[in-house]
Amino acid sequence: MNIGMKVREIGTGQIGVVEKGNNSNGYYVNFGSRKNWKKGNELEIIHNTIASGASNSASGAPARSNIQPIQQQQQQQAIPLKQPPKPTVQSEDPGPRFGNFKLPAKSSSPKYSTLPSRAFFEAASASNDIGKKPAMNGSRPGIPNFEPPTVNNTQNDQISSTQLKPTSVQQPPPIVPKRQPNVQQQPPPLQQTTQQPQQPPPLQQKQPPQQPSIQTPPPLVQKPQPLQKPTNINIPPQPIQNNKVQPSPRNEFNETWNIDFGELLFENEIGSGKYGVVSVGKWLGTPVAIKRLLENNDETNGLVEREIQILKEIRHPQIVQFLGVSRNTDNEIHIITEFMDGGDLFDALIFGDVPLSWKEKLRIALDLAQSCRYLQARGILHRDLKSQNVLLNSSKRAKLCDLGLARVFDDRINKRLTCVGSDRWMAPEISMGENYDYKIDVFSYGIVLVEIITEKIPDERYPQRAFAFDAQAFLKKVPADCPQEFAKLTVECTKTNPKDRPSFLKILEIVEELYESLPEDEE
Ligand SMILES: Nc1ncnc2c1ncn2[C@@H]1O[C@H](COP(=O)(O)OP(=O)(O)OP(=O)(O)O)[C@@H](O)[C@H]1O
Repeated sequence: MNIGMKVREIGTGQIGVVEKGNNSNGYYVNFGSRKNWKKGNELEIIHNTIASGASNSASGAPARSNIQPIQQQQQQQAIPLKQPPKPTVQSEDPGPRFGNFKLPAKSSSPKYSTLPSRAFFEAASASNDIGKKPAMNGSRPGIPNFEPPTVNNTQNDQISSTQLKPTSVQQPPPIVPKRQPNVQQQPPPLQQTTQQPQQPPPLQQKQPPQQPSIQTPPPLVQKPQPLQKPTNINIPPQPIQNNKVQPSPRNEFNETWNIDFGELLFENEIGSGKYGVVSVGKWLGTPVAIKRLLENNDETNGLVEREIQILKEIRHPQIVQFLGVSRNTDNEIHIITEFMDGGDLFDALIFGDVPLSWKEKLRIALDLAQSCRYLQARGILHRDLKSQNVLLNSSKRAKLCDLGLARVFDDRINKRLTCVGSDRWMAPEISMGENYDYKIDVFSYGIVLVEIITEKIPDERYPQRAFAFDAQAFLKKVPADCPQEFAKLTVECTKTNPKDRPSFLKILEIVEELYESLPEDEE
């Protein structure tokens, strides 16, 4: 990389400036000390340049002289209000927006920070209860019409730092399937209806140890299943030794959702997140995405099992279809889902070769609103809505993914880090340790709209401002040709008070009308 080459800044992160530029070899991306890599893309990474201030990039590129050491940046973050606003650098790059990506050596680093920043936790812990996990051992919200508990959030967007202490917390709504089983209506247990002595006992619902006080979704066996056959023909005969049935790893998950590892063919790794590494592969010849979980222990087994109870309930054209679970001989858990061949929205917006048109952007916003509306109707909170969790197909249609998996693991993170989701997309009420409901997903949806409109990584928000979204700063970045209503909706969705945010039903109406009002793109 030559010094003095043309560089375009595309956003700022907790750890530094995100930029892209090009030299004679093509384009590169700098995510500070983080890596970005994608299947099929040739992405050259320059990492740690910010931290070291020296030439330590993968390509031997010298660090840019104006890159600040990370320590200095962190100090600046502690007093963000005194920082001059970063100038928005308009694109000077008329050519392809991103060229030759090169898949770097294997890495399990996520491409972008998804955990709350250190600044947040320092501020949170310094402020008594701020950031404290809300009590979660209460009753569930009414399921048919998902009415979350009252949100005790009286803050407005101008809240001062002296108002940071959260109000008393009611229980947050857990993610639950829409229908509550009526235990009294349950059919009798399997062994009571069968007289076959060699029938193995019914699968035991594995309880994860030390579950947080969030109520878990009802186990499968509690669901009303009046039409179920008295015998479970899916359960293969188990070898009996010493008068005990030997447990098979396959039986830890519902049999229907198990996929024989031998039926899977792995091709390339295409990405990684906090919890696993994703590969594209084939299941019996059909392209699928296979996520190998990084952890495999009793706790994760129980959490995955529980999660599957939710995933298998979900059927929506705009939600990536969960296909099943598999284990290899090392007992590693693999989650198999439908494969989306267009990559994720984050990459399409930040590194896409061809800019998305407003019509395409609104179609994506509409797809996402539809999936969110569905989840809301089912009483399910996604809690980790962000552009990385929106996958595209080759026709630029979007599907929501990572549904619930993050929630399962975030239950564990809850105990440790006191909040869930990804900080830049996270609703203020979660950051503040307050009660929350599905409007947290509306907020995160709004931040995805920010990404769609500005094609930049959303700004970090700060405890000094009660994690409020800076609408004025956003509006300055809105391109002139953006439909006005689209930007307005974004501001509405990102209001600090959840009650001021529209419902997904309303959002759906607005986005649909906007989408319909735009002319079709020319070929
Ligand atoms: N079904 C899929 N089809 C195509 N690509 C996928 C699929 N699932 C995941 N990916 C790719 O793999 C990447 C990593 O996915 P993963 O779910 O592990 O992490 P993440 O959502 O980016 O972050 P995190 O899970 O840490 O919040 C995604 O960003 C996406 O590019």
